[in-house]
This record gives sequence, structure tokens and C-alpha cells, in this order.
Amino acid sequence: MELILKYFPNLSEEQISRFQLLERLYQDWNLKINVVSRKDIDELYLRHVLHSLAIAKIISFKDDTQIMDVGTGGGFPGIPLAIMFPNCNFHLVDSIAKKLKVVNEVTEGLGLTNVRTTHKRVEEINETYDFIISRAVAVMPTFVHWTKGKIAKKQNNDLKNGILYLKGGDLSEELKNYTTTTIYNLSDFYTEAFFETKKLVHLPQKFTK
Ligand SMILES: C[S@@+](CC[C@H](N)C(=O)[O-])C[C@H]1O[C@@H](n2cnc3c(N)ncnc32)[C@H](O)[C@@H]1O
Repeated sequence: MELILKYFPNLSEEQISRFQLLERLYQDWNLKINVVSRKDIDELYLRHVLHSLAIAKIISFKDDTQIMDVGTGGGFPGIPLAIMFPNCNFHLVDSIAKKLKVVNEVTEGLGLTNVRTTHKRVEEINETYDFIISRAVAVMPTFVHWTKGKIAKKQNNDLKNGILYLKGGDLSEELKNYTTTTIYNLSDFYTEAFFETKKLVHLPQKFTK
């Protein structure tokens, strides 16, 4: 938890208690339904929470921003961001029901009212969002194809509506067709070795049509 406060020192009491509660909730639920690897549970705050919150290092979502987390798995990056932005709406989607069971239990345990979940493939979702967030789900061309037409035209935030994708490694080949993409190195935000090769990609709306 100190790790979170190191990079996000201005959290409210409610946010701090929710972030603290996360560890126990994931430990408990992970014993029943394994959605996070053992090693990752031991380093939940580093590998999952802080990693998810990298998105909050480049954007402070305005109130009422609509966000979909595609392939949320156990709730990342959606859950930490829903704690961070309690006045934004998060739609967490995954094609595997048992993962969403954990997400629903954690959401309830935290008392979050800004999270809903849907058990579907993202291709079957017919809504629009200001931002589509994701981590480790598909290569970018596939992801762009799946999420086509799901970004709202109206802009409410300083950053252009679009995809915010957490990725690792060399992205030059995968992103060569998306020329106005911005790639953020997470090592610019965080000093831990885990983030050395990690990136956050922002693909603005016009490339997601
Ligand atoms: C490697 S896991 C990543 C989970 C989570 N985002 C994280 O970073 O911890 C990929 C997840 O994407 C989901 N997924 C893959 N293709 C999908 C699709 N077309 N629609 C919805 N979910 C999908 C899988 O069920 C799985 O839970």
C-alpha cells in the first residue's frame, strides 16, 4: 500500500481504505477461483494496482467519463481505476464468466457503485465509451478491429477519446500503421524495475473507426 501512496499521495480516506481492502479480497477470492497467479498475488500492488494506475498518470478522467475495460480478467486495469475515479463509470467486459464472478465479488466487497460487468466477447458489445482501456488481451490491429465503432465522438476530456492500452516490450512493428499514437514509458512515472519495459499506448479516436 505504501507503494500506491508513494506515487499517488493525495488519495482520500475512502480510496486508501479501498486500496487496502483489495489485497484481502483478492487473496480470499483467488483461493476459490484462481484468476491471478500466485506470484502476482504476492505482488498485487506492484504488478496489478500500480500498473493499472499508470493510466491515471496521463489522464485525470473528468466526472461522468464512460470507460470500458476489455478483457478485464480479474479486474485490471478497471478496478484500481474505478477506485481512483469514483465519479466515472466503468464497464468491465470479459468472455470468461468465472473471472467476472471475482470482479463482482471484489466490487461488492469494496462498495464500488461505478462498476458494472458483462460476460460477452467485446465484439458483441454495442455501446460507445469515451475511453476503452485494456491490458494484455490482443495485438493492437486485432484489438482495434474488435472495438471498432465503440468510441464516442463527443469529447469530454483533455486527452482525445480513444484506446488506452497497457503493453510491454517493443511495439514498433505492431504500431507502425498508427502514426499519431502516443507511447508513454512507464519508467518515466515509476522507478521499480518491473516497469522498465512497460508502456502505455494512447490511440486516439480516428484510428479506431
Ligand atoms: C491475459 S488476460 C488479461 C486480464 C487482465 N486484463 C489483466 O491484465 O490482468 C486476457 C483476458 O482477455 C479476455 N478476452 C480475450 N479475448 C476477449 C474478447 N474478444 N472479449 C472479451 N474478453 C476477451 C480473456 O478471457 C482473459 O480474461
